Formats: sequence, C-alpha cells, structure tokens
Amino acid sequence: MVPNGGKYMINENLATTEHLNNGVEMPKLGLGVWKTSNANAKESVSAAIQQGYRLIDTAKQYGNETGVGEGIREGLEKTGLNRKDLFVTTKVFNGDQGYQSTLDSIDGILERLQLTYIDLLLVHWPVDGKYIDTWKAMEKLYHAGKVRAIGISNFDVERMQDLLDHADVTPVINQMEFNPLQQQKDVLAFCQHAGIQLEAWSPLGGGDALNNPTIQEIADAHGKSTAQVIIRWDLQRGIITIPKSAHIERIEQNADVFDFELTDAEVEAINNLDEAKPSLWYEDFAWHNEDGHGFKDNVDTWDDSPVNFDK
Ligand SMILES: NC(=O)C1=CN([C@@H]2O[C@H](COP(=O)(O)OP(=O)(O)OC[C@H]3O[C@@H](n4cnc5c(N)ncnc54)[C@H](OP(=O)(O)O)[C@@H]3O)[C@@H](O)[C@H]2O)C=CC1
Ligand SMILES: O=C(O)C(=O)[C@@H](O)[C@H](O)C(=O)CO
Repeated sequence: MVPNGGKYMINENLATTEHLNNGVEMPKLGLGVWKTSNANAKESVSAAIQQGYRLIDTAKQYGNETGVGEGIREGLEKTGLNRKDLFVTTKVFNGDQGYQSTLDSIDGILERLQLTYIDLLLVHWPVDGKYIDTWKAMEKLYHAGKVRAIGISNFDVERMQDLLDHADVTPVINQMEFNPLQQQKDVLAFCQHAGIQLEAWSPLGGGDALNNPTIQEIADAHGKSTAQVIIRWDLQRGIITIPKSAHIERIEQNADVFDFELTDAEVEAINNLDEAKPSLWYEDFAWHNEDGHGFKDNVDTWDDSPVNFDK
C-alpha cells in the first residue's frame, strides 16, 4: 500500500493481471456495480480508482453507465492515471442483440461512459436465435478498434460450443455466476479447455455466501472477513472476480486480500461447499430470452446503500 496524496492508500496489487487469449491483460480483481445507483456509481468508482482499482464492471442494464463514466473521469483526475491504466467492461443487453442493433448500440455505450473505446464488451445473456449475430457484430467492433476484447456472459456449455462453432474470434471471457455455493464445474472445465477465462459474477453470492460457517472458520484463522476469504479463494483458483459494494470501506476491504494465502486444505474445504446452487432468477433462464422484456427500468428503486465517505 502506498499513499496517493489524497485520503486513500493505493493498493498496487490491484494492478496485477491475467493474460487473456487475445494478448490483452485484464486485472484479476475489480469493482462490480449492479444495483449501485447512477449517483452512487460516480462516487464509488472514483473512490475505487483512488484506492488502486483498475477494473470496473458495468452494463447498460444497470442504468449507471453515465455515473460510472463520471467516476472514471474523477478517479483519473485525482490519481493522475491515464485511461489506458483502467479496464472497463460493459455488456450488450437483450433488447440490443442482433447484428445491426448491436453495432448501433456501441455509440450509446461510448457516449454514456464518455469513453472512446471499451476494454471488454460482453454478450450479457445468450438470447437464443440472436447471440451468433450479436457476436458477429461484436467481432466487427473488435476489428474496428472500438473494443479491445470481446467476451460472453451466462453461456452454458452447449451455447458456448455453438458460439465457438460459428465464431472467428474466440471469446476472451465467460462471466458467470461463480461463488462457493455455485461453482459451475462443467462451464469452468469447458472454459479451461477452450482457453476462455472465467470471471465470477456475484462472487459473494450477492451476500448469501458471507455467513457460511466453514468460510467463517477460515476467516477467523487468518484474521480476515468472509468476503476477503472468498475473494482470495477466487484469485487462488485463477478466477477473475468483481465483488460489488456501495460502501467505501468494504470496497477497500475487498481489495485487501494480497497479504495472506489460503492453504490447499482451505481451498479444498471451500471447493467442497459447492451446491451448484444458482440464484433463483438464473433458473428462470427463459425470462432473459424475451428480447429485453423484464428489463428492470425502475433502477431508481434498487436498494442502494449510501456511499460512506466518512473515512
Ligand atoms: N453478467 C451478469 O449477468 C451479472 C453480472 N454481475 C456483476 O457482478 C458484480 C458482483 O455481483 P453482485 O450480484 O453485485 O454480488 P456480490 O456477490 O458482489 O455481493 C454484493 C453484496 O455483498 C455485499 N458486500 C460486498 N462486500 C462486502 C463485505 N466486505 N462485507 C459484507 N458485505 C459485503 C454488498 O453490500 P453493500 O453494497 O451494501 O456493501 C452486496 O449486498 C455485479 O455488481 C455486476 O457487476 C452480477 C450479476 C449478474
Ligand atoms: O446484474 C446482471 O448483470 C444481471 O444480469 C442481473 O441484473 C439480472 O439480469 C437481473 O436483473 C436479475 O433480476
């Protein structure tokens, strides 16, 4: 940790990266912002960058790309970092999928984020009948330099194989629900075989994995929180991870995971917690295939705890 001249210490370990299959380096640990309101996104993203975070994960669906963009600008200003030091992920949501509409969606993304390129663009959910066309458009955006890397999210093995059968560019990432209770063994094995990096969404199980007694015991042994143990477990498993918090002290805590190591037995104990238990709504996969229907446009009502700046 080094001082940054402001109120935060910079955690330089947050700059460590995984090497993606197209040669791009992606930070191993970043900040997720689903359910962070547009207003709070600015503050949390700016604070995260000031703490050393390089990777920010947003999506059109989250309704906060504008706030994320403002947070990025403020974070860069306050740290003196350059745009190229950051890694920004966003996603093409269901209603924008298809060839032309995916191509058209990039202008809105860049405008909302106020960026000239995206580091990683993901197919947010595989809309059956459209995801190949969506991918073809994303390949075009990649070759045009609008995005540095393209990937997928929520693709099971069957859909990944189908995509690979039609793709010219192999996805760099599959971003999946992955946490101690949901370890996606078949997806992970396929990704490892195909050279696709797995990235964990809801790494803390949306909070549900934080009260697990096995993880608590391991946390106590290391003097760490259960969130830190889970994030450390992701890193030791080679999984890129993007825990979300709207609390500054938790954003900082979640990154303070580079000064301890889980033993092989502890990693194994967490591996053994797998219940292959997806979030309830994940089981309702068809919901996500309704071409954007069900898109929650009432993001202002999302439960979003206030950002705490009283450090
Ligand atoms: N591709 C996809 O389809 C999806 C992608 N995602 C991405 O993954 C990110 C992370 O997943 P998400 O579902 O948000 O859930 P997480 O698993 O990251 O858990 C977030 C919850 O845990 C709480 N929390 C975070 N840190 C701590 C801590 N140190 N101690 C106690 N509680 C803590 C947060 O509360 P609080 O904010 O109040 O601190 C929040 O309630 C998303 O933000 C999004 O970027 C998520 C879902 C689907
Ligand atoms: O957070 C995401 O990236 C999601 O895909 C979720 O928001 C999901 O689509 C949802 O809205 C579940 O209710």
